[in-house]
Amino acid sequence: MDHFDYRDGALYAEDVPVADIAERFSTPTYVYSAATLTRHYRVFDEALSGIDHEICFAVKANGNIGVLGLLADLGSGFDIVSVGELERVITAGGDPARIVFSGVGKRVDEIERALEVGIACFNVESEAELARIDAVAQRLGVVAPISLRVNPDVDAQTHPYISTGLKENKFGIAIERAEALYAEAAERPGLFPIGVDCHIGSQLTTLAPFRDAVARILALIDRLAAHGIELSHIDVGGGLGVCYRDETPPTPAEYASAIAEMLGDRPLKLILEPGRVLAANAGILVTRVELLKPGASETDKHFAVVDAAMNDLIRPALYDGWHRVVPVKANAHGGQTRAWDIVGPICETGDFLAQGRKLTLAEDDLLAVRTAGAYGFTMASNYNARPRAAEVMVVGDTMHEVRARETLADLMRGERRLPFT
Ligand SMILES: Cc1ncc(COP(=O)(O)O)c(C=O)c1O
Ligand SMILES: N[C@@H](CCCC[NH3+])C(=O)O
Repeated sequence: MDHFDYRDGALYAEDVPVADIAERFSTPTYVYSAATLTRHYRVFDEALSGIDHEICFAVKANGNIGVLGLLADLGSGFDIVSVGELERVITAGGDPARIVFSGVGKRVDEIERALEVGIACFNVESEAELARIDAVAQRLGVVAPISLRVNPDVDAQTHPYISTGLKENKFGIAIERAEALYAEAAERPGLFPIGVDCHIGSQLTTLAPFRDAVARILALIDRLAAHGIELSHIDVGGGLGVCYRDETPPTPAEYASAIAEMLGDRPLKLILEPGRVLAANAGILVTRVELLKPGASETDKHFAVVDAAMNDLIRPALYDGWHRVVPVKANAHGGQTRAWDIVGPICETGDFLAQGRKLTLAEDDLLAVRTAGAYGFTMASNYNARPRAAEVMVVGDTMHEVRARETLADLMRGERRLPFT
């Protein structure tokens, strides 16, 4: 359930008409619902209420400081992959002691900063990184808490670009190498192995791959314990899918109980790194129809050119992502009913938000692209010298600008022309 609903034919975000948001902040604009984010976080948290757990929201899904602040207030931890995400969480009021740091290429300065603020755990993705974190920690005179991100070699059955748990993927440490590396880590004075981590992919719509991965990781934990290496947490990553079109992913409660059941009575804290399932349906991208290019005959392509583009939302172009596109006010200006391709102004054939959608459209109509709260704004770029969209958070009947639209001056900041004659 989310908080974007129609009242008398007009789309609302909580108690605010989406058309009012477009009028005040122009378009394209991302709109988030505080109530939906809150609800999603609580449902997840309550599903795990019986077990010692920490929800570490994956900042890559939505790094807006307003969004992070709301989640921090709800008690969320965070999964970060860069010092940029770390600073965002700190600025938003997140607790460094509830941050886990993932990613295959952590730089020395990123490790230093994470140690300085005292994060909960580094999820180490390679042998070389183990040595690097040990060296930095020793130099700073501290001990770094670590997990190995183990690659359990399971097929997440998702889009190949967002599958991460196969041997052929760049992520994590092969599970067969893990025992030797834990033994090595335990010997290194700058490291304290406290957990094990995995993340097999994103937008998973069945429980089977999670079960496979967790079973393999638990077997590893038991083998390590037999060799005197006692870990205190298991981090199962993120990856739970959402419904964009007609998918029927497990509910957070089904997912949580499946994992809790597998843990049994082991004295392990459960860490999760959900991103999409918390944020995707808490956001929409609002865009305006610039002009229509209907085909000459019914069977031709019909294009509705809107003011949002692949630089604002790249999922359709990059992963064949399917997003529902709905009118903000049905038949606002009458218009033409066709199977429209909703395309942006960018000079790329892949610049579409949706294809073949039966809608009645006229110039100036507002449209909402649904399920855009995760991997929407965070993947936006300035391609074609387009300023990135504004972001607005609705709380009840109030709209708050949580990020102003970029200006053309923002886009040119720091660049200069050389004095060639
Ligand atoms: C290490 C890690 N953790 C968590 C996530 C969040 O995944 P999702 O948004 O699918 O929950 C990702 C992205 O897939 C990731 O790479
Ligand atoms: N960006 C992806 C998910 C990536 C997950 C990152 N590990 C998407 O939009 O579906």
